[in-house]
Amino acid sequence: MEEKAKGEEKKVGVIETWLRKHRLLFNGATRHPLILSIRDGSINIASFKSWLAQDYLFVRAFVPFVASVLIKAWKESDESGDMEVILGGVASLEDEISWFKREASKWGISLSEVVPQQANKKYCGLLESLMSPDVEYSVAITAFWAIEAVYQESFAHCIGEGSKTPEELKGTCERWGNEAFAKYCLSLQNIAERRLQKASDEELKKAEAMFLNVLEYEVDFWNMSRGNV
Ligand SMILES: Cc1ncc(CN)c(N)n1
Repeated sequence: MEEKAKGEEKKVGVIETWLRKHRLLFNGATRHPLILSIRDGSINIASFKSWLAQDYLFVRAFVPFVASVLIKAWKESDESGDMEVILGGVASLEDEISWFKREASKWGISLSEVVPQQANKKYCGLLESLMSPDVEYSVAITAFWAIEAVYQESFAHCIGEGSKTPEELKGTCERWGNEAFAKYCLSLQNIAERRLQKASDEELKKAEAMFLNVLEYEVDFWNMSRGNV
Protein backbone atom coordinates (compact mmCIF):
# COMPACT_ATOMS: atom_id res chain seq x y z
CA MET A 1 0.00 0.00 0.00
CA GLU A 2 1.18 3.49 -0.80
CA GLU A 3 2.33 5.46 2.16
CA LYS A 4 0.34 8.62 2.76
CA ALA A 5 2.30 11.86 2.55
CA LYS A 6 2.56 13.78 5.79
CA GLY A 7 -0.53 15.86 6.50
CA GLU A 8 -2.56 13.86 4.00
CA GLU A 9 -4.41 11.78 6.61
CA LYS A 10 -8.18 12.12 6.41
CA LYS A 11 -9.49 14.53 9.02
CA VAL A 12 -12.11 13.11 11.37
CA GLY A 13 -15.38 14.87 10.55
CA VAL A 14 -17.68 16.70 12.96
CA ILE A 15 -20.32 13.95 12.92
CA GLU A 16 -17.78 11.16 13.36
CA THR A 17 -16.35 13.09 16.33
CA TRP A 18 -19.84 13.36 17.89
CA LEU A 19 -20.53 9.67 17.25
CA ARG A 20 -17.32 8.77 19.09
CA LYS A 21 -17.92 11.25 21.90
CA HIS A 22 -21.57 10.24 22.44
CA ARG A 23 -21.26 6.55 21.53
CA LEU A 24 -23.09 5.37 24.67
CA LEU A 25 -26.05 7.67 24.03
CA PHE A 26 -26.16 6.67 20.35
CA ASN A 27 -26.13 3.00 21.33
CA GLY A 28 -28.88 3.70 23.87
CA ALA A 29 -31.10 4.92 21.03
CA THR A 30 -30.16 2.25 18.47
CA ARG A 31 -29.88 -0.78 20.78
CA HIS A 32 -32.95 -0.08 22.86
CA PRO A 33 -34.58 -3.06 24.66
CA LEU A 34 -37.53 -2.89 22.25
CA ILE A 35 -35.15 -3.33 19.30
CA LEU A 36 -33.21 -6.06 21.11
CA SER A 37 -36.48 -7.87 21.79
CA ILE A 38 -37.33 -7.77 18.07
CA ARG A 39 -33.90 -9.13 17.25
CA ASP A 40 -34.04 -11.97 19.77
CA GLY A 41 -37.67 -12.81 18.97
CA SER A 42 -38.98 -12.13 22.50
CA ILE A 43 -40.95 -9.03 21.42
CA ASN A 44 -44.41 -8.62 22.86
CA ILE A 45 -46.71 -8.04 19.90
CA ALA A 46 -48.80 -5.50 21.87
CA SER A 47 -45.66 -3.36 22.18
CA PHE A 48 -44.98 -3.70 18.47
CA LYS A 49 -48.54 -2.69 17.58
CA SER A 50 -48.37 0.26 19.93
CA TRP A 51 -45.10 1.40 18.33
CA LEU A 52 -46.60 1.00 14.83
CA ALA A 53 -49.69 3.08 15.65
CA GLN A 54 -47.69 5.85 17.33
CA ASP A 55 -45.08 5.91 14.58
CA TYR A 56 -47.78 6.40 11.94
CA LEU A 57 -48.74 9.66 13.69
CA PHE A 58 -45.06 10.63 14.00
CA VAL A 59 -44.43 10.06 10.28
CA ARG A 60 -47.40 12.28 9.36
CA ALA A 61 -45.76 15.07 11.38
CA PHE A 62 -42.37 14.21 9.89
CA VAL A 63 -43.56 15.07 6.34
CA PRO A 64 -43.96 18.84 6.90
CA PHE A 65 -40.68 18.85 8.83
CA VAL A 66 -38.82 17.29 5.87
CA ALA A 67 -40.60 19.76 3.55
CA SER A 68 -39.30 22.60 5.74
CA VAL A 69 -35.74 21.25 5.40
CA LEU A 70 -36.29 21.24 1.63
CA ILE A 71 -37.21 24.94 1.80
CA LYS A 72 -34.07 25.69 3.83
CA ALA A 73 -31.96 23.78 1.29
CA TRP A 74 -33.51 25.79 -1.54
CA LYS A 75 -32.83 29.07 0.29
CA GLU A 76 -29.49 28.39 1.89
CA SER A 77 -27.69 25.52 0.26
CA ASP A 78 -24.49 26.06 -1.69
CA GLU A 79 -24.98 22.71 -3.46
CA SER A 80 -27.95 22.02 -5.72
CA GLY A 81 -27.63 18.27 -5.07
CA ASP A 82 -29.00 18.75 -1.54
CA MET A 83 -32.47 19.46 -2.91
CA GLU A 84 -32.60 16.22 -4.91
CA VAL A 85 -31.66 14.13 -1.88
CA ILE A 86 -34.23 15.81 0.36
CA LEU A 87 -36.92 15.76 -2.35
CA GLY A 88 -36.32 12.01 -2.68
CA GLY A 89 -36.91 11.80 1.08
CA VAL A 90 -40.23 13.65 0.83
CA ALA A 91 -41.35 11.39 -2.05
CA SER A 92 -40.48 8.18 -0.20
CA LEU A 93 -42.59 9.29 2.76
CA GLU A 94 -45.72 8.92 0.64
CA ASP A 95 -44.82 5.27 0.18
CA GLU A 96 -44.05 5.00 3.89
CA ILE A 97 -47.49 6.31 4.87
CA SER A 98 -49.15 3.79 2.54
CA TRP A 99 -47.00 1.06 4.10
CA PHE A 100 -48.17 2.06 7.60
CA LYS A 101 -51.80 1.88 6.46
CA ARG A 102 -51.35 -1.59 4.96
CA GLU A 103 -49.42 -2.80 8.00
CA ALA A 104 -52.03 -1.38 10.42
CA SER A 105 -54.83 -3.17 8.62
CA LYS A 106 -52.79 -6.40 8.73
CA TRP A 107 -52.50 -6.06 12.52
CA GLY A 108 -56.11 -4.94 13.06
CA ILE A 109 -55.20 -1.39 14.12
CA SER A 110 -57.67 1.40 13.39
CA LEU A 111 -55.36 4.35 12.67
CA SER A 112 -58.14 6.95 12.91
CA GLU A 113 -58.58 6.02 16.57
CA VAL A 114 -54.94 6.28 17.60
CA VAL A 115 -54.32 8.94 20.25
CA PRO A 116 -50.80 10.37 20.41
CA GLN A 117 -49.00 9.62 23.66
CA GLN A 118 -47.02 12.22 25.58
CA ALA A 119 -43.57 11.28 24.23
CA ASN A 120 -44.94 11.33 20.68
CA LYS A 121 -46.53 14.76 21.18
CA LYS A 122 -43.25 16.05 22.60
CA TYR A 123 -41.25 14.70 19.67
CA CYS A 124 -43.71 16.14 17.11
CA GLY A 125 -43.42 19.45 18.99
CA LEU A 126 -39.66 19.34 18.47
CA LEU A 127 -40.19 18.74 14.74
CA GLU A 128 -42.54 21.70 14.61
CA SER A 129 -40.06 23.97 16.38
CA LEU A 130 -37.42 22.99 13.82
CA MET A 131 -39.68 24.18 11.00
CA SER A 132 -39.20 27.81 12.05
CA PRO A 133 -37.28 29.89 9.48
CA ASP A 134 -35.10 31.02 12.42
CA VAL A 135 -33.61 27.52 12.70
CA GLU A 136 -30.43 27.25 10.67
CA TYR A 137 -30.20 24.75 7.80
CA SER A 138 -27.18 23.10 9.49
CA VAL A 139 -29.20 22.42 12.66
CA ALA A 140 -32.30 21.16 10.80
CA ILE A 141 -30.34 18.87 8.47
CA THR A 142 -28.42 17.48 11.46
CA ALA A 143 -31.71 16.61 13.15
CA PHE A 144 -33.04 15.09 9.91
CA TRP A 145 -29.96 12.90 9.49
CA ALA A 146 -29.98 11.81 13.15
CA ILE A 147 -33.70 10.87 13.10
CA GLU A 148 -33.23 8.68 10.01
CA ALA A 149 -29.89 7.25 11.16
CA VAL A 150 -31.33 6.01 14.47
CA TYR A 151 -33.98 3.97 12.63
CA GLN A 152 -31.49 2.71 10.07
CA GLU A 153 -29.01 1.53 12.73
CA SER A 154 -31.77 0.08 14.91
CA PHE A 155 -33.61 -1.95 12.30
CA ALA A 156 -30.48 -3.06 10.45
CA HIS A 157 -29.44 -4.67 13.76
CA CYS A 158 -32.67 -6.71 13.71
CA ILE A 159 -31.83 -8.30 10.36
CA GLY A 160 -28.11 -8.64 10.92
CA GLU A 161 -26.33 -11.94 11.39
CA GLY A 162 -27.66 -14.16 14.17
CA SER A 163 -30.98 -12.32 14.47
CA LYS A 164 -34.10 -14.28 15.43
CA THR A 165 -36.56 -11.63 14.32
CA PRO A 166 -40.03 -13.17 13.86
CA GLU A 167 -40.97 -13.66 10.20
CA GLU A 168 -43.95 -11.27 10.44
CA LEU A 169 -41.71 -8.41 11.62
CA LYS A 170 -38.98 -8.83 9.04
CA GLY A 171 -40.70 -6.51 6.52
CA THR A 172 -40.70 -3.71 9.09
CA CYS A 173 -37.00 -4.20 9.80
CA GLU A 174 -36.19 -4.34 6.07
CA ARG A 175 -38.00 -1.06 5.54
CA TRP A 176 -35.35 0.91 7.47
CA GLY A 177 -32.57 -1.66 7.65
CA ASN A 178 -32.06 -2.12 3.91
CA GLU A 179 -28.97 -1.03 1.94
CA ALA A 180 -30.74 1.70 -0.05
CA PHE A 181 -31.95 3.36 3.15
CA ALA A 182 -28.41 3.12 4.57
CA LYS A 183 -27.11 4.94 1.46
CA TYR A 184 -29.79 7.59 1.79
CA CYS A 185 -28.75 8.16 5.44
CA LEU A 186 -25.16 8.50 4.30
CA SER A 187 -26.19 11.15 1.75
CA LEU A 188 -27.95 13.07 4.53
CA GLN A 189 -24.88 12.69 6.74
CA ASN A 190 -22.66 14.07 3.96
CA ILE A 191 -24.91 17.09 3.49
CA ALA A 192 -24.96 17.73 7.25
CA GLU A 193 -21.19 17.26 7.50
CA ARG A 194 -20.55 19.74 4.68
CA ARG A 195 -22.70 22.36 6.37
CA LEU A 196 -21.18 21.73 9.79
CA GLN A 197 -17.68 22.19 8.35
CA LYS A 198 -18.68 25.75 7.45
CA ALA A 199 -20.73 26.50 10.58
CA SER A 200 -19.84 29.02 13.28
CA ASP A 201 -18.96 27.75 16.79
CA GLU A 202 -22.38 28.81 18.02
CA GLU A 203 -24.15 26.91 15.24
CA LEU A 204 -21.99 23.85 15.90
CA LYS A 205 -23.00 23.90 19.56
CA LYS A 206 -26.67 24.15 18.62
CA ALA A 207 -26.36 21.29 16.12
CA GLU A 208 -24.59 19.03 18.64
CA ALA A 209 -27.27 19.79 21.25
CA MET A 210 -29.92 18.96 18.63
CA PHE A 211 -28.21 15.63 17.88
CA LEU A 212 -28.37 14.78 21.60
CA ASN A 213 -32.01 15.93 21.77
CA VAL A 214 -32.92 13.56 18.95
CA LEU A 215 -31.21 10.63 20.73
CA GLU A 216 -33.11 11.39 23.94
CA TYR A 217 -36.47 11.74 22.15
CA GLU A 218 -35.89 8.50 20.24
CA VAL A 219 -35.30 6.64 23.51
CA ASP A 220 -38.49 8.16 24.97
CA PHE A 221 -40.33 7.08 21.82
CA TRP A 222 -39.19 3.44 22.15
CA ASN A 223 -39.96 3.54 25.89
CA MET A 224 -43.50 4.70 25.23
CA SER A 225 -44.30 1.50 23.31
CA ARG A 226 -42.55 -0.73 25.80
CA GLY A 227 -44.71 0.65 28.56
CA ASN A 228 -47.79 -0.53 26.72
CA VAL A 229 -47.32 -4.20 27.42
C1 LIG B 1 -39.70 8.06 16.00
C2 LIG B 1 -39.15 7.86 14.63
N1 LIG B 1 -37.87 8.17 14.37
C3 LIG B 1 -37.40 7.99 13.08
C4 LIG B 1 -38.17 7.51 12.08
C5 LIG B 1 -37.63 7.31 10.70
N2 LIG B 1 -38.19 8.19 9.77
C6 LIG B 1 -39.49 7.22 12.40
N3 LIG B 1 -40.34 6.72 11.47
N4 LIG B 1 -39.99 7.38 13.69
